[in-house]
Amino acid sequence: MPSEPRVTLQELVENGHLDTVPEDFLVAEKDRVKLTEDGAAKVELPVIDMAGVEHGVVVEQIRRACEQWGFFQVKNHGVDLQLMSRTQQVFREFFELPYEDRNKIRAVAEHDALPDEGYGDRFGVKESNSANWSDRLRLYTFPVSGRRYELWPQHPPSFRDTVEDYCEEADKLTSRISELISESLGLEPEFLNDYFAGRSQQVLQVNYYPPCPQPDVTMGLRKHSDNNSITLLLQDATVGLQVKKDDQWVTVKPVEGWFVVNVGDQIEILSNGRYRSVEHRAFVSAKPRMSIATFSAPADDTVVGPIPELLRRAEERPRFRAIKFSKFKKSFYYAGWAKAPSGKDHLGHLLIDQD
Ligand SMILES: O=C(O)CCC(=O)C(=O)O
Ligand SMILES: [Fe+2]
Repeated sequence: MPSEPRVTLQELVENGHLDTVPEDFLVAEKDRVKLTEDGAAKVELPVIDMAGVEHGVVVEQIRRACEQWGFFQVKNHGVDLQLMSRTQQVFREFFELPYEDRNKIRAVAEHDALPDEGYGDRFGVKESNSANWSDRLRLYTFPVSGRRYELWPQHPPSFRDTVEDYCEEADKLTSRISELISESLGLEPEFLNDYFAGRSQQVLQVNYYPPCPQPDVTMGLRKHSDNNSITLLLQDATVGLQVKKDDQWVTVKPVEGWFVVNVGDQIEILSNGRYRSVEHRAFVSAKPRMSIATFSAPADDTVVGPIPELLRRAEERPRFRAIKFSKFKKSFYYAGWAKAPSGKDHLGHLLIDQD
């Protein structure tokens, strides 16, 4: 029998009258956020205008952003702005529901696996390990046949239609971005979409960061790279996202109506390390924050390795061993994330000695 889950962090914050951050949530001194006096050194990531008239220029901008940042923002991306704000609204309403209602779709451990879908706070992290200052709602949204609607909130009533539309649009945009990334690597536009054989999965993850009494001793989401291929992130107006650039943490300035895009570990492997999945993290503040991620990933049985055509052209040897995505995920969660989400050790296991 699975044990009764603990209350989520939001519940603890709303009913616990916390003046300090409980021990579970403390992070080591070296991993704490150091904000400058004005709150944060905010930078603008490279901005890609998806409606840019010069296709070649857009492709070149994508190449530069992927090589130099692993992250960029997109504007004029074709996703309806009202749909984006309606989506933010239905998730806000979900997190405003009474705890009993949220808890109806609580993520529970099934068999010997860690909780992976539904509402909860320690996905992929064993109970005994230190926690992030956040709760989340996580749903498998593509393929449609994999949707577990019993884990989708019933309230607000418009939740399902809104989220289905949003996921569809996010998937289309991801597909367009995959085409641009393919081209930026000198491949046919359809290359990456074909590699994933039209069977990509999409996981929707809404991160809710409750207000924090001591933001400088904890972390909303510890540093990590994303284990999938391409992530779209829709954040609200509160700062929190930090990206590692030239060994420094830089804070991303949120811009309404834009998406943040980043390449994950699968693109790093496929491109033989030319595009890197960059570490990022989220800090918290006295204000609540919400971010909505859609992770696009290969189907579980897809074997991902450096693309032979790229190796041939660059006369390179493969830097990574090919691996089935399901196996990669397991090592991501069990070898790295579950112990203490940190950096990119999970990718290091696949490196091939170059001498
Ligand atoms: O909340 C954020 O800005 C970051 C979210 C994130 O990195 C993730 O969900 O993987
Ligand atoms: Fe992430």
